[in-house]
Amino acid sequence: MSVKIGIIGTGMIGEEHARRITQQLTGGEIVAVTDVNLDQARAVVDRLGVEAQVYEDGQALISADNVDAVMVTSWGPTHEEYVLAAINAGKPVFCEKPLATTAEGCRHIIDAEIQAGKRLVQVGFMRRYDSGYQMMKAAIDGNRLGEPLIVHAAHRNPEVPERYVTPMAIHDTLIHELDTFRWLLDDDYKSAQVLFPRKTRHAHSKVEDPQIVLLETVKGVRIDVEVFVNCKYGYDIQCDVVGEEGIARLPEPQSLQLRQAGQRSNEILMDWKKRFGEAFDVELQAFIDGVATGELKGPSSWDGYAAAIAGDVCVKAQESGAIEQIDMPERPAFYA
Ligand SMILES: NC(=O)C1=CN([C@@H]2O[C@H](COP(=O)(O)OP(=O)(O)OC[C@H]3O[C@@H](n4cnc5c(N)ncnc54)[C@H](O)[C@@H]3O)[C@@H](O)[C@H]2O)C=CC1
Ligand SMILES: O=C1[C@@H](O)[C@H](O)[C@@H](O)[C@H](O)[C@H]1O
Repeated sequence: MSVKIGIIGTGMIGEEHARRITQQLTGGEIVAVTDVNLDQARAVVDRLGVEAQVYEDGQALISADNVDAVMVTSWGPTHEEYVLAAINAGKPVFCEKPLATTAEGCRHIIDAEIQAGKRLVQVGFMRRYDSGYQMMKAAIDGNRLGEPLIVHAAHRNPEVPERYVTPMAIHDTLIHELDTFRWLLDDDYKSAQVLFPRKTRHAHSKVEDPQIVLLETVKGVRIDVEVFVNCKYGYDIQCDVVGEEGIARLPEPQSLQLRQAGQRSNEILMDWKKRFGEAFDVELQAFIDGVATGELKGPSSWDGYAAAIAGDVCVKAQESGAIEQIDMPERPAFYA
């Protein structure tokens, strides 16, 4: 029997995820959708050719009898309300990043999930399912580098819209690295600082771009991340972990090398959809399988909360220019 899924938010990633579940993955079907723009929700149902009911709003979709599990792919500030409603209805929920836009919002979700007594939330940190990052993790865990000492990373987007403002470099973009490095290094953060180099002329007035985020972990690993969201040339994710006895470099996405007209070249991808396409497949299949077996295993609410705590401090560091301390509360046994 397939897992009957309702999607809240049928924008760019909501439609992508719905298409995946319908055309590529197994064990799940889209039976319900909603969006503040109901015409868009209807158009997505038509484009996918699914028999899904269009609900008036997210709350109606969550409480519908035909919905076994919920996917929240609406705008970040709406996530907390819908995830809480799904938990209260006892339904498993996949929530795109961020889990909530503040650490306080994530804490409400943690409290509700613990109260429910069962893991019901998977957060959309898809990099954990990327084969390149998984190879890096296996090398680190297998002690092939010795102890990790330094991480150099870059998160580059070709461009961002006018609504993208300076703190979004943290909450919307760096949030992926904030989760990835905790997982990769099995560590937590101790401090953060944000530096602003010379601003690119391609950034609009409300976003400082690029930014350099410097993090220190509890074990003493130093991390530098360049966040550059109007880099123009491509969607480019870089990561080197420097250990005592070696370095692990995130593999480049596979691409054909062309020798032509006196040039040797490789394509650089332009968006996250292609760069992490396979990771999204594995991530959502894991959610469907987790719902079917009653055991969700992916990134938890605690991971969403931990990334949000570090994110809030990074935003403070953007404003102060100082090195700001990150205090991570003790992880409850529930999330061990
Ligand atoms: N994991 C990843 O790499 C990515 C994650 N995302 C995340 O996915 C979420 C959605 O992003 P996009 O699809 O790019 O945005 P989008 O703007 O294309 O789509 C969001 C949709 O949510 C709808 N919506 C807004 N408020 C709503 C509400 N209260 N109830 C129902 N629908 C509502 C909007 O009308 C819109 O159709 C964001 O949280 C974003 O951070 C987005 C892109 C990549
Ligand atoms: O999640 C994503 C977007 O929302 C965000 O805006 C981009 O900066 C990220 O690269 C992408 O993965």
